[in-house]
Amino acid sequence: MEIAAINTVSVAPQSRVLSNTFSRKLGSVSSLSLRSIEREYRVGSARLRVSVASSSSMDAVTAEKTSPSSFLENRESKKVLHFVKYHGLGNDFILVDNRDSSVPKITQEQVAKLCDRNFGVGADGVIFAMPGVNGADYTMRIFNSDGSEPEMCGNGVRCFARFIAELENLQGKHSFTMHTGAGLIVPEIQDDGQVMVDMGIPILKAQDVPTKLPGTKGESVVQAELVVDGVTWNVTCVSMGNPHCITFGTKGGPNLKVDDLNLPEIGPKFEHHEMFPARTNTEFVEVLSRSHLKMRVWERGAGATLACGTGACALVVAAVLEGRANRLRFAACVIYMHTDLELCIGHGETEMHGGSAGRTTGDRVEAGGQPYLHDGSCGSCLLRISTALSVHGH
Ligand SMILES: N[C@H](CCC[C@H](N)C(=O)O)C(=O)O
Repeated sequence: MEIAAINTVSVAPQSRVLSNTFSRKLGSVSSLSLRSIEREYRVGSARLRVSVASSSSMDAVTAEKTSPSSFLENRESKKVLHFVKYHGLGNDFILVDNRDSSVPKITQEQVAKLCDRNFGVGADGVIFAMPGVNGADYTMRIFNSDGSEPEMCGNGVRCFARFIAELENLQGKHSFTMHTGAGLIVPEIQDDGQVMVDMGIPILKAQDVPTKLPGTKGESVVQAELVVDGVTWNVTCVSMGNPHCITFGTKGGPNLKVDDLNLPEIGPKFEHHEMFPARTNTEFVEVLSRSHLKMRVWERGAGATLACGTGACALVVAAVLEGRANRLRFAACVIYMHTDLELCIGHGETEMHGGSAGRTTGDRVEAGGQPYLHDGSCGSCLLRISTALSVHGH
């Protein structure tokens, strides 16, 4: 099933009578008295859903539907999936209000199509805000852009928090509990709108990451050797609820220069390596100083992303374990991803904060690939969209 750009174009009252030109593209037409009708049509490569509402009969045109129904219609006739796009440092997600059901509104296959940056909306994943379980206020389920479901997502949690604040019209400082695949998470929305998340205690036991690599520091995998395409890398493995493989370079090699990496080539070879039975996220790290690290990430199920919250936490833990960064609580490590992200390593737990979470409303995506209307406080998202579309209205 092909998913073209599915947009909703409400035909405003003053333009109810569609032009002949428009009608010609729609195939055979007939004039009808219309009450309120919604149809989906193919216009060029895009599919348009035209909803024409009228309280009285009028001359207008409609046509036989010319394209197979979209997945949105298969679910419930004519139900439009409303969404809001958020990003955390450019790690972008489609957020869906699913608080009325414990069943996601779309399937994993449809998630993958929706995340496609050419034939869908485009995102690193889809996040569903669902009813809480076991006493939690909410449940977060997240699906990567390949449709796989990870246990946890740090930037996703920050976007989720801002989404809930919008849905519940929360003002000022707030926190709430959310059930995730990695357990209970309590995001804190600060007065300035930033979101701080205690990401919990990292998991180091090899079999719990999980990795088949043998422990090198007790049961922890620290600076172990991993052969990828005949090259031996030194890696440290950490789980933040989801698996991460962190490398600062090859065995005996120079300090890694992450800008020189061919990520699309090397990333999948780590992701699908036999030593990672659940696949893995991989962080390639360049040490600038004991408090400044530079990272590029190849995510499990999503590929190269601009940022990764759990990845940032995992790499700071790895840097401390390898003696490359300070452990002191307030010697925060600033990770250069797309924008700075500051992490504090406390006595075991990892806190993450910083980096704005921006939003773009999906129900206002305009027809024909016109720009997202953007209330952008989110520079990086603005930057990315502006390279693909001319951005206006922000
Ligand atoms: N971007 C996310 C990580 C998603 C991890 C996902 N790719 C997986 O399969 O674990 C973050 O900010 O933590």
